[in-house]
Amino acid sequence: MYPPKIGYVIPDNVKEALEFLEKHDDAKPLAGGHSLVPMLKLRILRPSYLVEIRRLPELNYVKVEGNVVKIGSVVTHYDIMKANIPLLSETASKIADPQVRNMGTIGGSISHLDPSADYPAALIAMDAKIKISSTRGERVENFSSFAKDMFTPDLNQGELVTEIEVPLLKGYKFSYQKLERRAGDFAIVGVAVALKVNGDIIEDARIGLTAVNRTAVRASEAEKILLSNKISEKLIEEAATKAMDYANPTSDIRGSAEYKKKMVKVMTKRAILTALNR
Ligand SMILES: Cc1cc2nc3c(=O)[nH]c(=O)nc-3n(C[C@H](O)[C@H](O)[C@H](O)COP(=O)(O)OP(=O)(O)OC[C@H]3O[C@@H](n4cnc5c(N)ncnc54)[C@H](O)[C@@H]3O)c2cc1C
Repeated sequence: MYPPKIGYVIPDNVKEALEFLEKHDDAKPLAGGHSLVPMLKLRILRPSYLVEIRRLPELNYVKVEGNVVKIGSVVTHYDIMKANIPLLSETASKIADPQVRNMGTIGGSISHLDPSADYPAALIAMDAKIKISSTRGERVENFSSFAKDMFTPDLNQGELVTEIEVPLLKGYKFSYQKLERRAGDFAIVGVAVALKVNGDIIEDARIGLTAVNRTAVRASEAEKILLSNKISEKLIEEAATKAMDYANPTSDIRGSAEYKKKMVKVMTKRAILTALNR
């Protein structure tokens, strides 16, 4: 099906984009279009205007400031993959295929908030901060509160995600493990892990899960099992088993709920071992 007729606006800068979005409550920002265009074609959404933000240079940057990395919201999955950002670059490399990675943006992905998207596992594990701008100013939210529910970001009409900030987590070991049916598919289970290790003791552990709940979750009790403990096969097995408690998947074309839950254990174990071996 073709999308309905829509007005197309190309603002010169973020200020112009925000002013247009504020004035027109039936306008939607267009980034890479890889989630929005299919929804238009299916007529799930029928905005009167699309406001193209993808080519705004103000939103296209990756910069390190002190202990954090700041990422403009229209940075593509491909550019994130190339930017050597802890955990996020590896995650971006596992999103879909080269076509999607060349067009899709991190801001578009988290504003769409598909429950099976890849970034949320890493963003929740890293306690990412999301900067949201409107004509009224800026606010910053933790990713965990920004991701209110599936397909439901904490965004009002007239607001744009403008920046994603993640800590560098110097000295940590990282891994993102994704289980997919075929290369390029959305995740059946995605597990992001960041570990700080001193000798054979785990000093900090962060585990984020995606695709197994309405939104990404931190497997905090699994993290606690690892904390201040000596690395052993038994310890990793225990933590991975605990991570299953945070999975509440639904059965679908990608597998039964029972299978997905079991795979959380397998993928968590794999993510921890991969990180430790790096
Ligand atoms: C074939 C295919 C396979 C895919 N596989 C995967 C996969 O394996 N893993 C994965 O994670 N994703 C996957 N995706 C989704 C892909 O990552 C999309 O790029 C992403 O979900 C949306 O980003 P976008 O830049 O294309 O956003 P758009 O489609 O342009 O926008 C999506 C939504 O967000 C809004 N929006 C966009 N930018 C902003 C902003 N800065 N502020 C506020 N609102 C904004 C739009 O109005 C729209 O509602 C796949 C997509 C396709 C088509």
